[in-house]
Amino acid sequence: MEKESSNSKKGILLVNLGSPKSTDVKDVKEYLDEFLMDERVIDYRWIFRALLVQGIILKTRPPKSAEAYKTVWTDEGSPLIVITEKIRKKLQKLVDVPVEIGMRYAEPSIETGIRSLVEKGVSEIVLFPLYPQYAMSTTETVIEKAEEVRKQKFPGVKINYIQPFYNREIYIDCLAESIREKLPENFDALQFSYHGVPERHIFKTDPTKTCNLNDCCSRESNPSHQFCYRHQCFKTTETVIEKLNLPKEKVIVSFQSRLGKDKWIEPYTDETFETIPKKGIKNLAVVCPAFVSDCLETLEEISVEGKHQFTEAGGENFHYIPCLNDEDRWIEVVKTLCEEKLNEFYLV
Ligand SMILES: C=CC1=C(C)c2cc3[nH]c(cc4nc(cc5[nH]c(cc1n2)c(C)c5CCC(=O)O)C(CCC(=O)O)=C4C)c(C)c3C=C
Ligand SMILES: [Fe+2]
Ligand SMILES: [Fe+2]
Repeated sequence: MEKESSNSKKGILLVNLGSPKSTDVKDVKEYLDEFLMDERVIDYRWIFRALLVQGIILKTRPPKSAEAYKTVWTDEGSPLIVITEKIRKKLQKLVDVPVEIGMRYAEPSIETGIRSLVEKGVSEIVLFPLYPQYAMSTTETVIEKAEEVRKQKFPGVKINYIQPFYNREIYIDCLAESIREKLPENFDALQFSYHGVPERHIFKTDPTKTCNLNDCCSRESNPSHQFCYRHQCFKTTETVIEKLNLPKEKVIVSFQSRLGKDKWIEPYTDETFETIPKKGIKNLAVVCPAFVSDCLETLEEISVEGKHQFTEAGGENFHYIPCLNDEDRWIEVVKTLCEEKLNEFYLV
């Protein structure tokens, strides 16, 4: 058994969220349809999800989203995909197994990524969901999709999944160093803006039913932490600011990009940008550690829209700190996390 496993060819699949094919309204609509019809993103019963997504959201949102995408699109394509591909290329230079990328939505899909690996003779895949914190709408849906594809199309392939890494020291060191280098000399506060999720998602994925979205998420230990996105965001912040030696009073945590009328975890980033200048915070630095690569939600919603909201409310200097993207220190972390999982195949 051991011999058979170690003789099999291994490969790595880096998985990110995905972007529309182009900024054409029809491509943005197709992408949003696939994304928002995912039952782990909008978790209503199919009929209600379809009524909301196809009956309401897709009737109004695609042209607005397409305009937003146009402001960040590059000659090479969507920043999220271009950056994920850059990560792949750099990682490929450091490891001796094939590396491919796959997106949860649109192309290149997870199926395309697995197929490319299989065509190179790979039968044991380390799949890396590029999300530091666990969420039903990210890590969980990636694993579900990959398992569905594997069972239906590639039953002979084994997949080993990299777990959320918000609490791994190598990642925290890397993030802290990256932030340290990019922090402006003078700032009144550093804001950690994480992508939000509906509160209901956190209750739903808590197998212990012990998280009540209060102080429990900030406790050192609570049975719910393994699946609590809010806790994992707090923990990321706490450990990074410890490394940076920043006092808690200079730090703000908030959650961005809410959609629809449900209650999402708070405080909301956009509301914070509008209120903090009145509290004397005029020079703000912002980092978005739920994203490892810059994308629409950081380049447009934070760097452009957020800056506008903050300055309109009386803020003076708004400094966006880019994601880890393809920084060499981050590629080293990706390599280490992948190698740990590659090695597990030898232990089977
Ligand atoms: C931590 C990562 C993410 C979580 C959690 C997440 C949850 C989530 N998102 C939506 C709705 C939208 N998100 C959109 C864009 C988007 N979301 C993430 C990451 C997470 N989403 C990324 C990286 C991006 C950018 C993609 C890109 O191409 O750059 C969008 C589309 C853009 C728009 O129309 O504004 C929507 C819609 C929900 C509902 C949700 C949790 C339930
Ligand atoms: Fe999102
Ligand atoms: Fe919690």
